Amino acid sequence: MHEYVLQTNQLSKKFKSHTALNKVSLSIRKGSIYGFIGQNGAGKSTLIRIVTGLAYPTEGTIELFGASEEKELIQARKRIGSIIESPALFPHMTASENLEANRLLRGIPGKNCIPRMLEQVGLKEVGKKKAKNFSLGMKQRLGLAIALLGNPEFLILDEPTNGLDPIGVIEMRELLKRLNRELGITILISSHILSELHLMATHYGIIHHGQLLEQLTAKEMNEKCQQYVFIKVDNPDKATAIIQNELGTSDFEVMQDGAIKLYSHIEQPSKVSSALFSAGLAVEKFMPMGEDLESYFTKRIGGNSYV
Ligand SMILES: Nc1ncnc2c1ncn2[C@@H]1O[C@H](COP(=O)(O)OP(=O)(O)OP(=O)(O)O)[C@@H](O)[C@H]1O
Repeated sequence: MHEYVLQTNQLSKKFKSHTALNKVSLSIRKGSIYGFIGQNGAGKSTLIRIVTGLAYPTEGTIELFGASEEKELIQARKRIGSIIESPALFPHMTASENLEANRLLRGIPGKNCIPRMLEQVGLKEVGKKKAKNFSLGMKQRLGLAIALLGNPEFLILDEPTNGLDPIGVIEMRELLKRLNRELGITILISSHILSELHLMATHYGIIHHGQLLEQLTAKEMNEKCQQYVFIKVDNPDKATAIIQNELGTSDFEVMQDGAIKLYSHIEQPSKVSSALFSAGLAVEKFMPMGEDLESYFTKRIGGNSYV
């Protein structure tokens, strides 16, 4: 049994002079939910298209369920279900008809799987409603049901929450978590918004300008989201002098508006506040905070904005 569902080895893709993927080596462990995060144009779709056989790499190899030869890869890809870009639906057909049409097109045996697929994605009740009248969230869930035809062991979803409202994002998250938990399906899900992957991903891969910057577990990600004390005072220069001289630390950052993020003394905030009060500073704000995932991502890719 292979520990990894997918491993890419030094995978590169060039479009003329443009390098969309640059020596990407990522590993997706069996049973994980791998959040593949990167800005628009970072190379997520390119990697997904190579894995699903829609594009060829310029260099490097992939290993899918242990298979790496082209012939074996064709077989291995049958164990994948995917949504790439928006799901292709027949608008004038109902959810069941859409599923049946896709089942026939893909030559998957057994019509009786359709009600189970609809139930799995919470569309059992929509009955005769045509797909064109579905909300975006329902369309995405129907796309997911189509991807689940043939009982895949590995689901690959390219930005499945794109355009969904916050409720739709939560519904999709819960659904994917359930598929992972109950059916043991390994999931690769890409997004340009890290918070959409948070509370779902067990592992993360951060891609930027075609390069995989980092792979980390959810636990490591949480640890990296640094804790700090947020301080706003009337005289930031005086405050930083006190922090350095009296608290003996330079582990802080001064923001443009003069607010201070103190990364030490997290466990002793009262020591900090009394030093500031004793120096006669007017403290406007003083609170322990944790860096959120989004700002970690922004910092990691070395920018100010992640969109
Ligand atoms: N067929 C192509 N021809 C030329 N350039 C391409 C092609 N496909 C992708 N690219 C370029 O490769 C880079 C990576 O694109 P890709 O679609 O993989 O990014 P992405 O991370 O999926 O972003 P998005 O979320 O916008 O789809 C981009 O600069 C894109 O313009």
